[in-house]
Amino acid sequence: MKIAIIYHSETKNTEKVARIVAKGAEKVESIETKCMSIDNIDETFFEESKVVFFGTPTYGGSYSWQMKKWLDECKLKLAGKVGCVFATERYLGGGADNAELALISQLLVRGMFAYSVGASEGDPYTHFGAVCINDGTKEQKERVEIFAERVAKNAKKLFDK
Ligand SMILES: Cc1cc2nc3c(=O)[nH]c(=O)nc-3n(C[C@H](O)[C@H](O)[C@H](O)COP(=O)(O)O)c2cc1C
Repeated sequence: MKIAIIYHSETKNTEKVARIVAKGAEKVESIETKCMSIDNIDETFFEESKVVFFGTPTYGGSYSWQMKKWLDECKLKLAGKVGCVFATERYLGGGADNAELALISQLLVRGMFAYSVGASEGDPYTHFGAVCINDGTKEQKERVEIFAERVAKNAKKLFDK
């Protein structure tokens, strides 16, 4: 099962977190991932993906305008896929949670099934998605990996019948 990881990143924090998402998801057997910057999308891989992670830096307490522009102009079919999010921020309380919720709103509008595992599997809780300050402390990186692994495991249950 394929999982696409799409991110916007200017100074590589979000890109580095995207690679941790890939590592976590690939812990689940038969999961294939691809990290793609919004500037360089493999459309075939995207179309074949059941799950799409979207990663964004926090800009002004929301998601980046570049990610918004990409989504607004995106002609790819998002509907019917599971959509998950992660965000980086510079400061604790810098608005990454809000960036994730705003991003999730857009995914819902496009007909995606928004998913975050949430608190359903205990600690670590990922209420709206994974969050890292810059490219993440050791603990934050571990949480990203667990988040992605849990998403992949549950998506497999959903799609691999
Ligand atoms: C225009 C702009 C606005 C930003 N606004 C916030 C903010 O509201 N809160 C915050 O914590 N960090 C803010 N930052 C910092 C970035 O979210 C943070 O450095 C992020 O990890 C950058 O991701 P990147 O390296 O993938 O580009 C802002 C950065 C820029 C360039």
